[in-house]
Amino acid sequence: MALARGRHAPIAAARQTIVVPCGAAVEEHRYRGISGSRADPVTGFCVGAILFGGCKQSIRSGEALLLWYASCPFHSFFTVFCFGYFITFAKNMLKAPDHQVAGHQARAGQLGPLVDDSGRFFKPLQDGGRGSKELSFYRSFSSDPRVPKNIRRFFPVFHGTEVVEASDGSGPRAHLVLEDVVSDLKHPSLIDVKIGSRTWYPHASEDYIEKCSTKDKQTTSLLLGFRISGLQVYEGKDSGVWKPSKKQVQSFTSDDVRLVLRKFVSSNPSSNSEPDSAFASLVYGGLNGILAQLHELKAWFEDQTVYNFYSASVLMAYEKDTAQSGQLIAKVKLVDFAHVFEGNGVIDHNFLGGLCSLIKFISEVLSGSIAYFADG
Ligand SMILES: Nc1ncnc2c1ncn2[C@@H]1O[C@H](COP(=O)(O)OP(=O)(O)OP(=O)(O)O)[C@@H](O)[C@H]1O
Ligand SMILES: O=P(O)(O)O[C@@H]1[C@H](O)[C@H](O)[C@@H](OP(=O)(O)O)[C@H](OP(=O)(O)O)[C@H]1O
Repeated sequence: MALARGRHAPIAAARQTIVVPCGAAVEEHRYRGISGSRADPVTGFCVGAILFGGCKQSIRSGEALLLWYASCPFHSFFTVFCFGYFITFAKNMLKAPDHQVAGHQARAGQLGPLVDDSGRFFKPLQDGGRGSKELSFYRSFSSDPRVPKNIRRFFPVFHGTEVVEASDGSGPRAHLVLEDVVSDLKHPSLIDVKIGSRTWYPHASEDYIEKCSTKDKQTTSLLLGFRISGLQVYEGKDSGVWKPSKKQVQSFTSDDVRLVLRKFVSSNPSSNSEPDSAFASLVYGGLNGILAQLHELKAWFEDQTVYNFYSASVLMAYEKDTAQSGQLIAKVKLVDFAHVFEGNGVIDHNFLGGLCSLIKFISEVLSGSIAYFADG
């Protein structure tokens, strides 16, 4: 099965089809070279050889050569070509994301997502069938006419798959190529909220259900219908980012969740004093704010019976630096679709319930902040 022929086929120059293991499935994916560059290796070799030759010459002939080089229009063209080539090369280098708040991470030799500089997020196809399920979801969702246009913007754009070097050093591995939803934000404040009071899916193994339901009980999932999986809040140039550890996040109680949703929109998140909710109305409120977007999603979930989303997350992000202009960018995206199932005509009550609960909590932060500012 040719997996890289999605609707949004990438613009790769060098294409090669190889067969690599991706979890349980063995399928064909487009290959990106070890360096992570999309550039053609033959062109790379030629450019390298010419540059090498040029260097040797210049050592011998010094300034005279430089003069000769600069005076020829072909050489100017060639210099611009090389410059463009290396810019493209740099843009295609893959690295661990600067702004990831939950999930598996490409750190310390582990398997995790990578990003490039052109706004793409490479998520490795995970083992145990998770990767192939997530890929099936993206492929089906991308071309499903039952999904309304306005709802598509809540999902990362899917650009197909590519085989790149895995971050854990295990060699070439198929990755989903997704839109990097925070690449347009310079200093993103970001929160990942796993939706649903139950994170296990129908027909899962007993061990899996046990593992998930223990976590659901130990966190706020069962009680509130959602749990915070991770977050970071940009505080400012000097103080940087406030990012509670995974251990702290896992121990959040309902009261902590209330507090953290306020800290998320405050200018003093790391302080022990009351969060000031300074950005609450800009981020949560307004026509394009997070609450309005969550309501739009909710309206779809009240209706749609196409998919059931287990263990998926709502990612909420905003850019504090844009607050002064009054044009604050705040966005809501859904991510993590390793456990999405066909809805078969049934409303996704588990997801819908969690979403309603999250909306209620955020509405309270917003009305609290309005009351706070009105009082004084
Ligand atoms: N398309 C994207 N663009 C930018 N960042 C993303 C994107 N998708 C995910 N992330 C970041 O990666 C984190 C983890 O994402 P995701 O839940 O998909 O990974 P995972 O490894 O499957 O997680 P888990 O361990 O919970 O199964 C998110 O919290 C977010 O910070
Ligand atoms: O749903 P899957 O595919 O089984 O993936 C697991 C799921 O996302 C859990 O929520 C997560 O635990 P946390 O929410 O506690 O991060 C766990 O991380 P783990 O491997 O670190 O336990 C993941 O493996």
